Amino acid sequence: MPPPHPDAPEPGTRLGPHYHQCFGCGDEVEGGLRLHAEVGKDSTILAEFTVTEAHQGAPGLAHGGLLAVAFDEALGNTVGQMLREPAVTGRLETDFLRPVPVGSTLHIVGKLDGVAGRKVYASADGRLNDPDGPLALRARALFVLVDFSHFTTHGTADPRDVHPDINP
Ligand SMILES: CCCCCCCC/C=C\CCCCCCCC(=O)SCCNC(=O)CCNC(=O)[C@H](O)C(C)(C)COP(=O)(O)OP(=O)(O)OC[C@H]1O[C@@H](n2cnc3c(N)ncnc32)[C@H](O)[C@@H]1OP(=O)(O)O
Repeated sequence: MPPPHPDAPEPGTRLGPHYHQCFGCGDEVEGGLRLHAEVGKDSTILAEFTVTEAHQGAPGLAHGGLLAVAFDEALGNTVGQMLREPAVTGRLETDFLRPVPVGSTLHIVGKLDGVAGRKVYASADGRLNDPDGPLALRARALFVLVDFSHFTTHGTADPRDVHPDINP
């Protein structure tokens, strides 16, 4: 495990959206998850996602795919903030351990597990309604470090859209 980047934000730093139209964290997306995150101790990222009626799969319960989005976002944030390099999800594995009801808040803790070349391994736990609440989800991911040109070549991004002022 490499140490966090010297410019990685300090514990307690609240993290704004990395992109205002991001479905996971953006504040301009109707029905988006609007995931709120801050830096925790020991190079973790703490994220909170409150499940609304817009996020249902079965009546009164969160859709599993949307929960996976929350983990993708929290894990991507963990990798990006701690290493200060852009990365994309290569693989995301999610264990759904308990149903997540509408109105509940998922407390997600993301951490880096290792780096091998461009491959970055990260994992996260999600607990119900309290940082010490029952474990509802667990996810592991492989992110791949990319150049900013990934977003301008394959997407429509101006680089300033991809990594704007991430700590407003
Ligand atoms: C100053 C800067 C500060 C920055 C900080 C900013 C703060 C950030 C805050 C917030 C962050 C954002 C949070 C967002 C979160 C959401 C993220 C998403 O949802 S991303 C969208 C979904 N993912 C895609 O669209 C990828 C699509 N796939 C690709 O583009 C390519 O396949 C890519 C880039 C992943 C790999 O392609 P290749 O050609 O570049 O590289 P190859 O050689 O294929 O892979 C590299 C290594 O990775 C392994 N690898 C790749 N994919 C794998 C997989 N699926 N499973 C296992 N290994 C895989 C390969 O086997 C290889 O390993 P070997 O080096 O040979 O050991």
